[in-house]
Amino acid sequence: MTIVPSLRNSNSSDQLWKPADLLESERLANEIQDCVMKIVKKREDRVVNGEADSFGNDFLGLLVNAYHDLDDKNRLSMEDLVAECKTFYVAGQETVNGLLAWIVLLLSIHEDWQEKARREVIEVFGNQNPDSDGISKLKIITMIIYETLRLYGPTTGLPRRVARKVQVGKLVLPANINLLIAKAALHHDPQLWGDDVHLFKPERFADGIAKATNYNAAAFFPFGLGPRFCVGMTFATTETKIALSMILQRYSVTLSPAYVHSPVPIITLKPEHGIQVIFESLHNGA
Ligand code: HEM
Repeated sequence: MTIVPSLRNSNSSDQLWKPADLLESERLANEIQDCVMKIVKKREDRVVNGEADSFGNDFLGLLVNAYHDLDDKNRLSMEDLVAECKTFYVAGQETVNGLLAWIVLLLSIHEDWQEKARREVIEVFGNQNPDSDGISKLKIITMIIYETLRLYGPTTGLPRRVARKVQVGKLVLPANINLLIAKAALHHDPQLWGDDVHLFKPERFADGIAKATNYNAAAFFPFGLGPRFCVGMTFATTETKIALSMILQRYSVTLSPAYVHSPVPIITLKPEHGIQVIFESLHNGA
């Protein structure tokens, strides 16, 4: 069995000409790489030591399997394995984390929706942990997730490259230019959403996305459009529903006076000063 190789490519002479922030970013990149490789090695060791008979069939297991593929045409390099892990971690963690934070903020302000959501969660799950049957019944929670994705979607723009000259309506786009489709602008366009566009109104989505957007696919696409559409969409919404249900079962949330509203797009849409809310346990002694 191949033991995970080192991908590091450091050279002490780098320190003579590289600026400090570049050296620091390289150090961090190496640390992330080492961290992923340690996790991979742990998986490999379990098989080598006879504690497991396969690398597993979760996402990491599939990648480690591909890394050990006997056919070198199908084999994944360690560099690609690490890159896949980084992509899924960043694409999956930052986005869902941000979405949950914005939902908690909005529910702390709109206590009527918080109450409706909690009622639904208790009706569906009682005080039990969420299960997959119940997850598909969460209508109010789904509406809240969509409306939060519209107002504070984690990704604000969609980068695209124009491969060949194309006409879009009156606009002629030449080949080989880079475009940023301003998703947030469309999600906040009063012509598409009405004059109350800036208000949190989950009821817009009461009859689903198609009705809310008047059957216009370009009015709402928090997970992108086309063949590069987000592969993690179902996972992300399920994860959000589970986490939110568990929070609502246990806590009521109110906005802290310390909160200062300042969403800033730093890769994903982030609250510049954090989100200060007050959680109060719904169960005595919990
Ligand atoms: C609220 C959560 C999320 C949002 C809003 C979101 C949004 C997006 C968007 C807008 C894209 C680009 C799509 C395009 O170019 O058309 C994308 C791509 C991607 N997302 Fe997500 N995402 C979320 C969660 C996740 C999760 C949980 C995962 C993985 C577990 C994930 C994995 C990916 C990957 C791998 C891509 C690249 C797909 C490709 O280029 O083929 N995302 N996501």
